[in-house]
Amino acid sequence: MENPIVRVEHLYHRYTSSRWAIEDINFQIDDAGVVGLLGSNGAGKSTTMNIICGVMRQTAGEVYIGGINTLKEPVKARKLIGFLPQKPPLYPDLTVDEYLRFCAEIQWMDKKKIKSAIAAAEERCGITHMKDRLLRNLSGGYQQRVGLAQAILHDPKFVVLDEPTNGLDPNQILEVRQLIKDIAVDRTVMLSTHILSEVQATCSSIKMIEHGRVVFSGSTEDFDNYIEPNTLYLEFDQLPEMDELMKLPGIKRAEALDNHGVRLWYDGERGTIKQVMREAVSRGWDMIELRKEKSSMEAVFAKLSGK
Ligand SMILES: Nc1ncnc2c1ncn2[C@@H]1O[C@H](COP(=O)(O)OP(=O)(O)OP(=O)(O)O)[C@@H](O)[C@H]1O
Repeated sequence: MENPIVRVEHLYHRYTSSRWAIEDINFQIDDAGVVGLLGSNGAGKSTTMNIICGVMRQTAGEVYIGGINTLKEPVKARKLIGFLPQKPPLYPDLTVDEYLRFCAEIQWMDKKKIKSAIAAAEERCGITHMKDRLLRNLSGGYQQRVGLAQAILHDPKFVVLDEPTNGLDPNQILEVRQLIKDIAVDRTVMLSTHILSEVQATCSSIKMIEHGRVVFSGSTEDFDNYIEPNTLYLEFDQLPEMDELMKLPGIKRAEALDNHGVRLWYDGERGTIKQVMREAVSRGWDMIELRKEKSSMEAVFAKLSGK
């Protein structure tokens, strides 16, 4: 069987204090696409990413990139990884071209391939027309594009982006998100964020870390469905009396949303939903819709992070 793109085994890290910053992190990624590393501030996202990318050495545990152990064969492993750290080291007095050439050289790229690799990365990131500009004269959005270009310069199979839209304005955020999705068509991108809308807009799967431990690993859809919803949405041609709805067994609260729609808080039992339908028929209510509402991502995040 082919090696997974990333395998993290029993990863621990402790800075100077006795507290673990991350504790027994385990996961594996096999597919292309965008994986979101989600967690509150201080949860351990940057620590995990820095170790995976070989920027920091773990206290214990192993990381394998394409089957290569990052401690035993760091140079070989690094060639498979592209990394955009939270604060990318951009040199303001270099042009885009000069900077990317510098990055190619420190990534041990084959000298003969550098020129075409820079042109390809610039094209992919939409910065070809900026190639002779000094980095200091670029907007935040374009600087981030340059950061992404250096991360994909050597055509790595795995790209790690630490809070890639941090500090950008709303338009730049949309552009950078689209670029990340484009990049992830033929490789795996892992991005860290504590912004839920970012995950929803960009990621196909999620790993959530809280207090240094993985508390969720699954698809974005599984994350959405993690909490069994406790509200129903009902629509009527003509609303029944709220009192009547409130008195139904298993219903805890009722709220009219407009002239036709009602939200009911229920006890989570399937029997309660069936009973609501039976009552609607027997009492002659003109119900035209009944559905379970999804829990919000915020609710799932709050539950998983214990907040
Ligand atoms: N250089 C450091 N020295 C000591 N403790 C650190 C250091 N860097 C991080 N920590 C601690 O390690 C824990 C995990 O931090 P980390 O930066 O990995 O979290 P994060 O999820 O990336 O947070 P953020 O979203 O704020 O960047 C936190 O308790 C943090 O205070």
